[in-house]
Order: sequence, then C-alpha cells, then structure tokens
Amino acid sequence: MSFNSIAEYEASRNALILADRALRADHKKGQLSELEALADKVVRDVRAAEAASIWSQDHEGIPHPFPGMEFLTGRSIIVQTKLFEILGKMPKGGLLHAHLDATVNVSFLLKTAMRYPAIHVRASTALNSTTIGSVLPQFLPLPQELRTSGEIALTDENYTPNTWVPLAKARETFDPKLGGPEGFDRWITASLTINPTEAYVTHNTVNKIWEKFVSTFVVNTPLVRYEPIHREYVREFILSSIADGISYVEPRINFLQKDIPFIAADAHTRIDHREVVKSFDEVVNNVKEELKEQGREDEFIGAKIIYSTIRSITPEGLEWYLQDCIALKKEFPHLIAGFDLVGPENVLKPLKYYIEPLLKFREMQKEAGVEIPFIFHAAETLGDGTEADMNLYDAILLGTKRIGHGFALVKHPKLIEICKERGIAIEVCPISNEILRLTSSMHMHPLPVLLNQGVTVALCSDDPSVFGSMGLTFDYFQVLAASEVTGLIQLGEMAKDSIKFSSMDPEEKERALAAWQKRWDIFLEYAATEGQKFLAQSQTTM
Ligand SMILES: O=c1[nH]cnc2c1ncn2[C@@H]1O[C@H](CO)[C@@H](O)[C@H]1O
Repeated sequence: MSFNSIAEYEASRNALILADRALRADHKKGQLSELEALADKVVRDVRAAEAASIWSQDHEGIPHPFPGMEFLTGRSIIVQTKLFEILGKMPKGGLLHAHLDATVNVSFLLKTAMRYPAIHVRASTALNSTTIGSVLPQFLPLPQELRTSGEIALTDENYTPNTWVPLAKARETFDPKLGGPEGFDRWITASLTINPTEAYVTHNTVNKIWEKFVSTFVVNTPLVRYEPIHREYVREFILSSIADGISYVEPRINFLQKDIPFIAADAHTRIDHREVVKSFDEVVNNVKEELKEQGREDEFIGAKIIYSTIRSITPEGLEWYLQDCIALKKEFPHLIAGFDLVGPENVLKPLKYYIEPLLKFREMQKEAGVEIPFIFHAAETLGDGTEADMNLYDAILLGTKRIGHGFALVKHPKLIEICKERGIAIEVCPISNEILRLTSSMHMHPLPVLLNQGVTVALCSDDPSVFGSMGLTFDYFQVLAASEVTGLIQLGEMAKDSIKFSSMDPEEKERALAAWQKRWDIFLEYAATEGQKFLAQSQTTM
C-alpha cells in the first residue's frame, strides 16, 4: 500500500476504522437520534473525565486504581463515580442468569432471619480472636421442641462446640471484644461473601476460590430454604431488581429435594418443589399487583424460573429431576422456562456424563405434551479441550437455547458461527468471572470479542450477594469502564437483547420492549442533563 500524502493516509485510516467499527452492534443500529448521540457523547465524556480524576489518584488501601480493575478492590471507588450513578438509572431489561439463593444482600437475609425464633446458629468451637477467622457459622431452623435458650454465648470459653443458640440471642451475646453484635454481623457476612484478600491472595486460583464460593452456599442454604424466609427473599430479590431498573427476572432455582429440601415454617415438615414454585408465583403476582396499584406496572413484566439441579448427581438421579421438572411445567407452564445443571464445571460431571437421560428428555416432554428448552451452563472455565470446555459441544448439540457463561466460547470459531446462526445468546457474567478468577480484570474478559464478532450477549450478575454486586449496575459499569469504544448505545442494545432472548412469550416481549423503549428515552434525557451538569462542575473545580 502506498499513500501520496498524509491526507490520503488519514482518509484510508478513517475508512478502515469505520469499516471495522461498523461490525459492532451499536453501529449496526444505524443513525442515532439527536438525543441518543448526545447522551452517548456525554457519558463518554464523563467516563474520560473520571478516568483522569478519581481513577488516576491513589485511594487509601488502593494504591493503583484503574477503571475495570478487580471489582472487590475497586468497588469503593466505583460507587463514588458519576458514571455509576447514571448507570443506576438505566433501564436494564431482563436478568437472565442469576442463582436465586445468591441474589439478595446479606444484611437483608440476616435481618430477616433474626425475626424467626426457629433460626439457630452454632459453631464447631468457641469463637475467639484466633478461631473467628476460620470457623464458619452453621444455621438451622429448629422445631419448637428442639429450641434452646442459648444461655452460653458462642464467644464464651465455656461454649460447648456445636450447641445451638437462637440467632437473635447469639448476636446479642457476642463478645464485645470481638465487636459485639456488629462483630457477629461481620462474622456472618464474611462467611456469605468473598473478600478481596480471598479472591486476589489466599484463594487466587479458579478451583481454590470455588471452594470458598461453595462454602457460602453451604452456610446460607438452611436460611434460604426455610419457607417463610424464602418467600421474603424472593420478594426482596424482585423488588431490589426493579429498583435497579430490571424489569424481568429469570433466576435459576437449585432444586435438590432429595438432598437439600425446603423446610416449612414449623421447621420440621419438608416442602416439595411444587409448593416452592407456587409460593414464587404468589410473590411475583403480589408484586405485580402492588405496582399496578401504584401505576408502575411497566417497571416489572414478570419472572420465570430455570429449573436447575447440580452436576454431581448420578444419571439415574437426574431422571427423577427431569420428571419433576416436567410435572412442574405441566402445572406452572407460565413459570418453568428451562432446565439446567449447575455447580463448578471444572470439578463436577460434564454434560456428556448425563447424555442418556438428557437425550431422553425430549421424548419425555413429547409424551407429557410440554416443551422445556435446555439453558445450559457451559465452559465457565479457562480450559481448552477440558471437559468443562467440551461442555460447549454437548450444550449446542442438545439444542441449548442460551449458554450460561460460555467463557471459553471465543476459542471455538465453528461454535461462534453456530451461536450466531441459531441465535444462541450468551449469558455473560463479567464480575462473577473476574472474582472466580477466570480473568484478572475487565480488560482481559472475552466479552468485547463476543460482542464485536456479532454474538448476542445478555449481561448478567450470577451471584450478586456473594460478590457484593447487587443488581446489574455494577456489571454494566465494568463493561463501560474497560473500553474506549463501547458506549451507552451498546449497553442499550444488550438490555434490549436481554428481553428479546428471554423466555417471555411473544406478547410479553412486545410489552417489555415497548416499556423499555419509553424508559430508555427518559433515561437518555436524564443521562445527558445529569452528565452535562457534572462536566460543567468538574470544569470549574479543576
Ligand atoms: O457461576 C456459577 N456456575 C455454576 N454453578 C453456579 C454458579 N454460581 C452458583 N452456582 C451453583 O448454584 C448453586 C446455588 O444455587 C450452588 O450449587 C452453586 O454451586
């Protein structure tokens, strides 16, 4: 290639950039309206201004911050930014990948649990400054006859290991030397969340951090599976999602009747899956009604459930769950959206292990006259050719409707092609992937590769209660933070795709999209005005 002048070179350069950018989803959208263009530009300017201000200073305990850095370290800076405030108001469409039992912040769960006298807590040894860092709380709802008065505190040296103490009492009597009731809260919170030292120092590999991650579920399960708490939990999940601009949720519920059942208010009777789904339905309908009374029905279109169980069961065991899923679909056709297998892919069984029952599932559905798509987790891994990576082939052959994570998908050109052809959207969970050590920062996350290759992406939060990333604002923030090119318009396209690729039926989708568009236009006005105000102020203070 030769150029006769700098001007000619510049022209070719601009043309090449345009041709490349034209393949991105936000450019494919076509000509932007005046308002879209303005809001997009203002948000870019806010991002640039904050990259040069708040992100370029050292913060206490965070010596070298940068936008898109490790979430758990950068979080305290993120929440101070204007960009975060603006994104908080963005209408986000649907949340298509979240494990229900990890969606509500820990303080809500603890406060709620405190109101139920059945809930008790114990520890394997008396807590003191040496043991508190490694001993986990164990919760259990106890039936009336087994409840204790809890005279001896968990922190008393005379505490008999593994003796149950009523939750409220355990908090009240927690040794002031360990922080008293607030110290108790910190102990519980630490057991239900991942902290920066764990993620980035002591547990800094995928398999190690998963050990800590799984332990948070072991701790919270007896609370979340206690029916009265579960009901409040589901309601809070929906309300807090709505407050974050999410108008539809499609959580995965981990159904494990055989091993870890739900327990009724009497803390004794087991509750079957049917009751769990029924109660979910009631909560959803109550929220809908309340919003309607307030004239806010456009803010929440509804919720569905992806039936999940864990990839550690046997193929024979799986058949029971497949039958169970079909029975639930027959009774609650509007609620059961799909079927999935969850748990750490690197260590548990691959999809291939279950191929017999999974292939049979189609026939079983036909007989029952229902349709339940697979919506599989696949390739949440750094592997290339490992079982977890190979799950992609099975997920696609089995006709998965979307792919959960698909972190390794970018290594598979043929599979990318298929996902594009068949409209298989990828549920990408950037903060989850970073904390669970698949990437060290947003800059190394494959999300832009997928987006720019034309693969449909729905941005998701996965397990926000464990990560401290409630809602979707944090995830959208991290996406914007790590690019000079990706802007508001791209985020809007992802939000719309989260509606289009959801399991809502066509009329619901239409309603959701129309409601989203209305709110989006209002949001653009807000983003432009608010951003401009901020930029003008930062100019005068500089
Ligand atoms: O990112 C994930 N990938 C796979 N499984 C997960 C992920 N997050 C949570 N779980 C699994 O879901 C169950 C709780 O509902 C837990 O078993 C947990 O291992």
